[in-house]
Amino acid sequence: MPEKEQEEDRELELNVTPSQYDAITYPLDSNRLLKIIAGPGSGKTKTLVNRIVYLLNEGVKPNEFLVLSMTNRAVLALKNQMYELLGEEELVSQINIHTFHSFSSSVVSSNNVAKDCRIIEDIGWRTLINLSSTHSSHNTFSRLSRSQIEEIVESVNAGMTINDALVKHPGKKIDVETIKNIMTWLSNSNIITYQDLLVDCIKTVRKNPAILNNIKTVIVDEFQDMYGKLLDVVEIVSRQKNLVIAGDPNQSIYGFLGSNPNILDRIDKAFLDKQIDVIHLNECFRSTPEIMRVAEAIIDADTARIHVVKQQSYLPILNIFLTEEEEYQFIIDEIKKLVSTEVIKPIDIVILSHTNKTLDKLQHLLKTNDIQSVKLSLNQPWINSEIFHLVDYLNIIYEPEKANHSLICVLGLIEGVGPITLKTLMNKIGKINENNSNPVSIWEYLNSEEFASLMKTRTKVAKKIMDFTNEIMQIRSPENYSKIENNPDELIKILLDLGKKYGLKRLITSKKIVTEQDLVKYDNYLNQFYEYLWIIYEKSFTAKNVSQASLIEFFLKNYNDIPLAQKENSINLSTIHSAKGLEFPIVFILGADNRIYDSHELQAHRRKLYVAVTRASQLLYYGKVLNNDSFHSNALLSSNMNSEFFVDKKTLGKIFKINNYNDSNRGFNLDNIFLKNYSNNLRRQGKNFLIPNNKKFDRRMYHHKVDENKSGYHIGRRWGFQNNAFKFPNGIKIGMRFIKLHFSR
Ligand SMILES: Nc1ncnc2c1ncn2[C@@H]1O[C@H](COP(=O)(O)OP(=O)(O)OP(=O)(O)O)[C@@H](O)[C@H]1O
Repeated sequence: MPEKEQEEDRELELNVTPSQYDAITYPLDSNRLLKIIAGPGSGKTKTLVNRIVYLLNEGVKPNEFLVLSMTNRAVLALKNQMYELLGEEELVSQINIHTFHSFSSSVVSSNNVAKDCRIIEDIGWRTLINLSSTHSSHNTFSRLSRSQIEEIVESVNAGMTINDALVKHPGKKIDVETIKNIMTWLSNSNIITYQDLLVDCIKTVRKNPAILNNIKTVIVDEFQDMYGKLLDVVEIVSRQKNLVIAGDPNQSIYGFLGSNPNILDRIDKAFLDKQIDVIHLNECFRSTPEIMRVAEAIIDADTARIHVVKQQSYLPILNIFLTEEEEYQFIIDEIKKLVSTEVIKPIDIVILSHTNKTLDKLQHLLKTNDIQSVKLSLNQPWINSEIFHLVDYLNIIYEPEKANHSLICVLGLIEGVGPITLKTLMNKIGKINENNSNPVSIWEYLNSEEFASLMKTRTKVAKKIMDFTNEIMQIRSPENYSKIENNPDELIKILLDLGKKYGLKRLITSKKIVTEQDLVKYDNYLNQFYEYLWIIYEKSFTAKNVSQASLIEFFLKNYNDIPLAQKENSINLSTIHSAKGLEFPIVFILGADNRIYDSHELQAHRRKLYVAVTRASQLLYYGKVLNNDSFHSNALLSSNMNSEFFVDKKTLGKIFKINNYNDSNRGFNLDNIFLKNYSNNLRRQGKNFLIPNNKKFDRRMYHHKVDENKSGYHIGRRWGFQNNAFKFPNGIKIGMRFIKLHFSR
């Protein structure tokens, strides 16, 4: 067969387009860089996955790949698609597919045993900021925000003097001493910031490039979101290695972190030593032509036209509402209508919003209407809540001597232990450690004679702290530890018990106002935490490649790495940022965004809307909410519409079916033809991590089943997917029940 025909044959076999084929088979030379510039839904992820599979077939070994992506979700999507193609879990697990975060952690920790690279979490910052206010000699100083302190710390770590770093925040009365204390505190606690982790990773590879000797090719997904340091990481790890990057400048939405759609120019400058080739993927396999017309109107007409593969369907709907409540009610009614068709499943639907706050409001309302929902976020949502203190307890149980930061965070929850006690503690330990090459940990100090005598006068507080340390010691006794270390049920019982006795309960329930909505939120967080313990348990004990790590150890290493799974019977809620890279048959975009954007912000705003719109494969609802002042709002609305879309009003009417606030019929008319096409077009697997129900997978499907009558939990399949009903074991009441029942007894 002539060569050309053979190639065509392989394209057909792989079911890819000619440009996808070129990208998949791009030469592996170490001096070459391929930029895949891919429109939304053009199969960028599919192409990268197929390239890996192709190269594996060509003899490249699994550990010779380094695949980097921005988010856990993207990493999981790549792994899932690879698993679909290869059907070999063990093989997939040998390929280095990482977020920048997890890659940097592994580089730094495997090359610097002294450094335990735990990244400071939201809740840790909050503790630190509370403490920092008591360090300050100024009584009236206005607090710096988390991101401001983070920025100062990072600037100082990067070599700036504290004074220079503070100049940027003239309104804030924060002194050099306080920043020094925070920095000492961070370093004594072995806690670093994300930026510092990246810097450490760059330094480690620069010093010892041999650690990446086995890597032949580096693949980077979603390059448009790379900002400053991330590009530096890519540059250093891909020296003298084949590099393939894929992304879409129009989908650059992390401007606030420093990413920028002109990243392509920066990439060209960063890799002058490589031969650079570009492949454009311009076919869209995801959205209908009508949805793509809206997308193109948002992003500007002169971007490369995308060829849409799908058949014509419905015009997206632009609904104008008077109030947010009215929009919520419409969405609830419409969801009920969609789901009642039985062809459309709740999991097919996503509601996208600009802010988390609107989603929380809506989620509460959905619940009162008996509609189940899952809020998709980049990380497990409990990580940024008070529930994260359960991880602090776990850290202390696991290795109290290394858990300085966690200890301070949870000691501060105990009644009577205020910032002054903690500050005294930190200062005392700081003094002891001043010239000590073998520093004393907080745990050691808490168990020392000196601490006992220090606390003599403060008997009540001392007793509470000592009760806590004694309890931890008991939990750590070999007999007790062996009962919990590999048992999610026992573990959660212990953690909740600690929370109840030592302040977490008080923290959650004694807020000035605890609304029903708050309780639902904590209910969800706790459920997710527990569910996650089980998922990790499944992975740590079933995945063959995992060493003998205990559940506790494995959980502490991995709690950041698996995003929340979607569920068959729940509709999805997400901020636009978190929905990046996902696709859904039906998308609602919430309209409550009456901000006026300046011209620079407007471009970023448009890119964000472009990402939102292009998540939809079949139906798109675009909302706009007027506020009470209707004269003003009408003006605002039209200025908003004009700035969001370049088109004039007449063209707007051509790309949308526009419903005014007083129109009664605002939804889609779901006739039989539509429903038939809908079913034919459905692609629920792949990106959204649903494992298709086919024979290849049955073999691998794994269900953990405990006696249903007793406890009734099932755990779903690997790679973070979970679909089955989920209940807590007997004896544990969780969530609202957790707060009202477990905590109140
Ligand atoms: N050659 C092809 N033939 C048929 N379907 C394809 C082809 N390539 C990709 N697809 C499908 O198109 C959809 C989008 O693909 P993919 O998720 O890889 O796109 P993407 O470029 O990563 O999207 P985004 O940038 O918006 O995240 C998927 O459902 C995928 O299976």
